[in-house]
This record gives sequence, structure tokens and C-alpha cells, in this order.
Amino acid sequence: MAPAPARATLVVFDLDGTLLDTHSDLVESLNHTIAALGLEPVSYDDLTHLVGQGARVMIERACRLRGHPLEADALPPLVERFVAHYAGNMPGRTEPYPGLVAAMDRLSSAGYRLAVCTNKMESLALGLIDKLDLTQYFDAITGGDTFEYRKPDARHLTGTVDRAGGDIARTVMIGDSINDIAVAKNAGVPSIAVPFGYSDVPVSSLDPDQIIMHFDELTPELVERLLREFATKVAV
Ligand SMILES: O=C(O)COP(=O)(O)O
Ligand SMILES: [Mg+2]
Repeated sequence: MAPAPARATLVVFDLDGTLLDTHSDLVESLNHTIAALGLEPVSYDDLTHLVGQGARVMIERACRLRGHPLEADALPPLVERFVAHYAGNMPGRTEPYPGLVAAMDRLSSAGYRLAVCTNKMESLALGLIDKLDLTQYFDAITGGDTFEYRKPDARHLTGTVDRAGGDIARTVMIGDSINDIAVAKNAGVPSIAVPFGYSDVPVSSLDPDQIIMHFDELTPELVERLLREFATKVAV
């Protein structure tokens, strides 16, 4: 019997702060949301401590930051207010980071599959990617509410890989913050960190396998080298 064809190599992207510079719209919708409680607006610098676990946690953290911890029943209407504002303004000022589209073209033409694994709500991720006309690049897009678990739980990444028809042994994860590097470590795949997103610590302290400063550096050669080096490391 002929051997089964090798499954495609998959590059999985985080969304906020990695694929897309979403900061203006996140700050604007968050401030619109907390203004309902009379709270002072937050700034871009605050965002690095607030983003990472989806809108619910971001709102909770922003309220705490403004000295107004929330009771459990206060949260759902605020989440609704955030989602309505954010979805209503998409794509707003959000745009892909420089060089992203060229990098995705380069990888796709070389036969690589691409996917998104974000802790953003799935509906917001799908809507935003669609508004920016990028949907056709991805074999799977999963959000923080797609499964019962989310980054840094390994199953969010392995579930994304399954949906994209990938192979966990031929997968690389790229992201801007601790959840992305941690999910890669938890799932046993190499990671690439970008320093231009929303990490509250320098990405080098997260111990990724590679840091790239610009998407020009994201090439098939880099992906192959990381997979090769990672396999050797694991085998030792
Ligand atoms: O929206 C968030 O809180 C996190 O989103 P990300 O996982 O795409 O960075
Ligand atoms: Mg991110």
C-alpha cells in the first residue's frame, strides 16, 4: 500500500497583537463599556495587562483597575455592551501588521496551511477577519469560546490543528503573549513570538523558540528550521 500523503504543515496565528493591530478599537470599545459605570478611560499601556483572556476578563480587569470590582451579575450586560460596540464598528482602525499579508501569501503558495487560535470570542474573530477580507487564508479560526477550554490549554491548539486538517508534529504557533507561548509548550510545538503586540513582559522572557521583529522574517525556511530543531530537541 502506498504511504499516506504527508499532512500539510500548519502555521497557527494568535489574533490580537499578532495578526492584527486591534488596539485602537479594543481601547475604544472598552472605554465605551466602562463609561456606563462612570469609570475613567483606560489607555493603550493598560491594554497589555487587560487583553489576553477575551472580552469578559478584559472588562473585569479594567473595572478593577479603575477601583470598581464587579459583582458577577454586573458582567453580562457589560459584555453585551462591549460586543455590540465592537462588532458595530468593525473593522474600525484595525489592520494587519506590516508584512503579514505578504508572509501569508508566501506560506500559502509554498503549500502551508494557516489557522487562527485566539482567545477573542469566535464570532468577533470571524467577523473581523471577514471584514478585512482575510478569511480565505485560513483553514480554521477558533476563539476563546469555540471549545470548553482555551489558551493556554493545549486542547485549544490541538483542536484548531484538527479542524485545519493539520498535524501537531508539523505545526508552529506564533503569538504576542504568554498564552501563545504557553499553549505551544503545552501542546509540544515550536513557538514564534512577535514583540509588537500586547505582552506585559518582554517576549524574550517567555522563552519562545524564535522571536521575529517583522513578518518579513516569517518564511517557509524559518518554519522548517524550527520544526527540525524542535524535533531534535525533543528527541534528545
Ligand atoms: O482578545 C483577547 O483577550 C485575546 O486575544 P488573542 O488570543 O487573539 O490575543
Ligand atoms: Mg494576542
